[in-house]
This record gives sequence, structure tokens and C-alpha cells, in this order.
Amino acid sequence: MPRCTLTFQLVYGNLSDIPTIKPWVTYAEWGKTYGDIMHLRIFGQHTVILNSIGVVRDLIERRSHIYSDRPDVPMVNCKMEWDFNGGLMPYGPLWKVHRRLFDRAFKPSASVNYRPIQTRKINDLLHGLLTSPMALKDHYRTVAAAIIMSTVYGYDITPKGDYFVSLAEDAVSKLSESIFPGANVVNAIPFLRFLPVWFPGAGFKRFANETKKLTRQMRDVPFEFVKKGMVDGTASECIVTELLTKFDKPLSDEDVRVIKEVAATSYAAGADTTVSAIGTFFYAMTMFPEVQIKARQEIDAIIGSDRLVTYEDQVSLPYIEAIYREVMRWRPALPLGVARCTLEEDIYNGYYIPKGATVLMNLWAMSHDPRKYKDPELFNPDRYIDSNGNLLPDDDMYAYGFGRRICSGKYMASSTVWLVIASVLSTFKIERKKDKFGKDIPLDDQYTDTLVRSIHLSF
Ligand code: HEM
Repeated sequence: MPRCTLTFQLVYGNLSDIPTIKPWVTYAEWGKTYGDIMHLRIFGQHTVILNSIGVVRDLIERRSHIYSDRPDVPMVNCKMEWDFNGGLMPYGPLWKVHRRLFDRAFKPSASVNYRPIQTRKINDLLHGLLTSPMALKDHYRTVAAAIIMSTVYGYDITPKGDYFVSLAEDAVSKLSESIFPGANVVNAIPFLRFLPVWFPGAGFKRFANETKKLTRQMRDVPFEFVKKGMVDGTASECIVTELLTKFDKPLSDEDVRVIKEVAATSYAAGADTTVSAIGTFFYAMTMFPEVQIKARQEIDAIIGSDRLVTYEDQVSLPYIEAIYREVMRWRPALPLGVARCTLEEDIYNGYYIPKGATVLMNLWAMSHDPRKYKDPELFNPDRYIDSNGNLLPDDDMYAYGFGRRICSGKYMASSTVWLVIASVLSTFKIERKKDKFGKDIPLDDQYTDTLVRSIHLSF
């Protein structure tokens, strides 16, 4: 096979050409000219962008032995000490240990055990929305954090200014700011990490030093809380107590460290992503009120108004399931997934892909591909429903990624988002804020451009 370098050499040594605002949209646009697979080169670093589901299945799934590594992001791994995070870790023996524990904690049969906690916390959300609807975003941030803190650490957070949540949120927001290609110069020019903090332009080092402290605290403080509770006999049953007490062999210090890291990664990976999906749901409901009306008709017909929706109702509510699928498609929380890296060189359809290349899956492009989704910008749950009102079998879910590093928390995440959608629609009508003349105040599509994107909502 000819070794043609896969080269759409758009940027060579010109960082400012890398889009930092909605790069997924720009990459999808470029894809119309250059195809489903594209290559960028920044200071000699190869980045390959996959714009279609076909290419993703061929490479990320069928050649997963090559495409399951993560790139080294110097700012994050080295300087901010996020290298404990199983989601960012290189593919290898340590990642496999982390992944085994994740899968044990979040596999489908384990995830159903968290439903009572999810239900309780989502009921708290409904209560919050009833008593202070203007604090909408605080309420749904709280529900995502509360579910994870309770399942992982057996800890019930306080709704405002919780210490553990503040630690984790501060550390995670710094992570998100520094991980995007093009968003932080040190990721593109690794040698910068060796400069002293006082070097002109080395402000990133100060940023990293501040963050390091937070990262350590978010990992250690809640874990120590559980350990102390286990000694005192006050710890609630949770993922950490389960892993510490039912490990398949006597625990070494290394095992305890891994359990602590898996717990901290769950918050880092699961909180903002869940918040993003719930925010998208509220946003879509204000933009497409006809969807709310149809959903309420379904809920009224199946559930009535005497009780709240439960997980047992899931199979009887196809339209709610369709809304969930559309939320995940319309505005994926991680539009470029989490970057992969090639473990070996590869040749695909005549393209040469070097070892060590960064690979981005453009989940946004795939879920907005008009060849599969007609009018992709339209929030249209009916695209998953057949003419008899039944759900179509097509439940392709791009938002959780693919292959060996597909999201470990997807079962828990999907059941949280589903129950939020069903519960809110069965109890509330969501409307835009009105101005003093009673007219709707327009809402902009104001999503952040960070790793996990979320909407700024004010109703
Ligand atoms: C709606 C919510 C969520 C979305 C949209 C989401 C999406 C994703 C995506 C796109 C990836 C990268 C997958 C890949 O590389 O192919 C990922 C990885 C991951 N997610 Fe999620 N996620 C969500 C919630 C959660 C939750 C609740 C948890 C845990 C409690 C979690 C744990 C993880 C972990 C540990 C990884 C790294 C997997 C690895 O590298 O082996 N996620 N997620």
C-alpha cells in the first residue's frame, strides 16, 4: 500500500489557525471539503480528526488495539497532577486496573443499585425547582454532584457551597480550561513546561501550581472522610466502602491508592458531563415547547397525575426515551470526545497515520450528519419514533464515545438524565423568562467552548 502522508496541512506552525471557538463545527465544515478524515500539524505534532461514524467504527472500534491510548497533555498530566485520572491515563497495565474497578462499580447490574439514590436526589431537585425556580442552574448542578457524591462516597452534600463539591468543581474547571488543543500553548509546545514560573509568558506554571493543590485535595479529602467513617462505624454503604471491603485480594497501599483515584475520577468525569446534558434538556424545552406538550400528553396518558414517574415506567414512555436520545444527539456534552492517541503507525484507506498522533472523534459532526439526521439542528424526538408510536431500534448513542475507552459511567449517566427529563416534564412547564411587557426574553445558544460544554441558562 502506498505510504501517502495523510495531509490536509492546514496549519503548519500557526497556532492561531486552530479554532478555539466551537472547533467541532469548524472541523465539520472543513470535512465537507477534505473528507471524513483530516490531518492537522501543529509544530510537528500530528492531529487526526474523524468526522464520520464509519471512520470511527473502522478505527476506534475495529482497530482498538491501535487507537485506545490517550495523548500526554503536559499541562494537565505533569503540571496539574491529573495523571491519576483513569480517563486521561495512557493505555497500559495501570489503566486496565482502573478500568476494571470502574466497570465493577458502574456496570449495568451495579448501576441499578444506585436508582434509589438517583430517585431521592431527583425528588430533591423537583422540590428545589418548586421553591426557587430562578435558581434553576444551581439545582441541576446540585443534583449531578449529589448523585455522584452519594453513590461514590456515601456523602450527602449540602445544596449550597458544599466543601467537597467546591474542591472538585474548582479542580475540574481548571482541567477543562487547559485541555483543549489550541486552548493552552503548553499542550502544543511541551518544552515550555520546563520554564521557571518567572519566565515571561510562563503564566501557565502559576496556574498549574495553584491547581495542583486543588487536585490533591479533591482526591484526598472525600476519601479520608469515608475511611474515617469506616473506623467510626458511621460510613454509609457506597462504591468506596464496597471496593475497600470486598476487594478480591488483601489490599496493598497501591490498591488503596487506585480505589481513591477511581473515586475521584468518577466525580471529575461524571459531574460536568451530566450537568451539560441536563442543561441541554432545559434549553431544548424552552426552544421547542411543542415537544413538552407531546411529552406531557404521553405522561398524562400512561402515568396520570397521582404519582411521580419511576424507572419501572421507562419502557412505557417511548417519547420520553426519544427526548433523552435527542438531548444526547443535539448538543453532545463532549463534542470532540476525549482525545485518543495512536499506539502504532497505521494505514487506512491509503492514508498514513503516524504513531503518537492525537486522534479526535468529532461526535458533534457525527450526530449532525444530515445523511443520518434530517435537519440536524432541529430538536426532533420524533426522528426515533415509527408511525405506530413505537421507538425505532436505532439507539446509536455517539455521546458516550466508542471502543475500549467508551464512557464507563454511561449506564448511571443515562438513568440520571432520563429520570430528570421524565420527572421534570411530569411536574413542571418550562418557559422562558418574560420581560416587563410579558414577552419572552430570547435565549442564546450560549454554550461554553471548554472540554465539557455547558449552557449558561437564566430563565
Ligand atoms: C451524560 C453524561 C456523560 C457523558 C455525555 C459522558 C461522555 C463520555 C465520553 C465521550 C467519554 C470518552 C469516551 C471515549 O474516549 O471514547 C467518557 C469517558 C469516561 N466517562 Fe463519561 N460521560 C458521562 C457521564 C459519566 C459518569 C456519570 C461517569 C462516572 C460516574 C463517567 C465516567 C467516565 C470515565 C471513567 C471515562 C474514561 C473512560 C476511559 O478512558 O477508560 N462518565 N465519558
